[in-house]
Amino acid sequence: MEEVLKMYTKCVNFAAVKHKDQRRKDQEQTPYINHPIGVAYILTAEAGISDLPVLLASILHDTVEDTDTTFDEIEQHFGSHIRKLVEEVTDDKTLPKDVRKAKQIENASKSSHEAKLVKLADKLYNLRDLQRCLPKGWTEKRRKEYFIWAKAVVDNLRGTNAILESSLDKVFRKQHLM
Ligand SMILES: Nc1nc2c(ncn2[C@@H]2O[C@H](COP(=O)(O)OP(=O)(O)O)[C@@H](OP(=O)(O)OP(=O)(O)O)[C@H]2O)c(=O)[nH]1
Repeated sequence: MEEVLKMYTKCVNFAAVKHKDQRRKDQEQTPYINHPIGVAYILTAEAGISDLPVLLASILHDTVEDTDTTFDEIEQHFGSHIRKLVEEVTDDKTLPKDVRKAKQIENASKSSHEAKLVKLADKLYNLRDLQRCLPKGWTEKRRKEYFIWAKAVVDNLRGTNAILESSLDKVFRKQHLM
């Protein structure tokens, strides 16, 4: 137990340092680290997940995509399994946005069970955030398109976790997408 807590705390600290200068796109400019911590909290508090690799991957899921963190660095600190999970949940930001978004839909069903859990919780957090407020610079049209796209990703992740999927469905029903 002590080792698990040590590793989880090391991971939260690592992500907090990496995301330290980043803010969310909401009006309050919430610190970015609230997002990965919130994704991990959805997994533990709502979905009852206590699997350490899943929780570490959820905390680290945006470090490579959005900061200077490398996959080698992730492996050095957290091992090859966590590296693989973070690879699975990382978009290639060098690709054009439409290709990147299409790849998420396409790759969802091919992901490991652990990566699927992170992807579902990540979408749930972002969609709830989108219901709460419109990110800076976004139009209503962009918000609507994001909901439609996210549903396409989630539809390819189904059969992974009933609690997360039912919470996501609640969001989609509110948006009249179901
Ligand atoms: N709802 C919401 N999202 C915010 C906010 N601040 C930052 N984001 C991030 O914006 C991304 C969605 O915006 P997009 O325009 O679709 O994507 P992009 O940033 O990758 O180009 C999500 O990241 P992502 O890693 O691209 O996730 P995903 O969309 O690929 O699942 C989300 O985490 C906020 O205040 N509200």
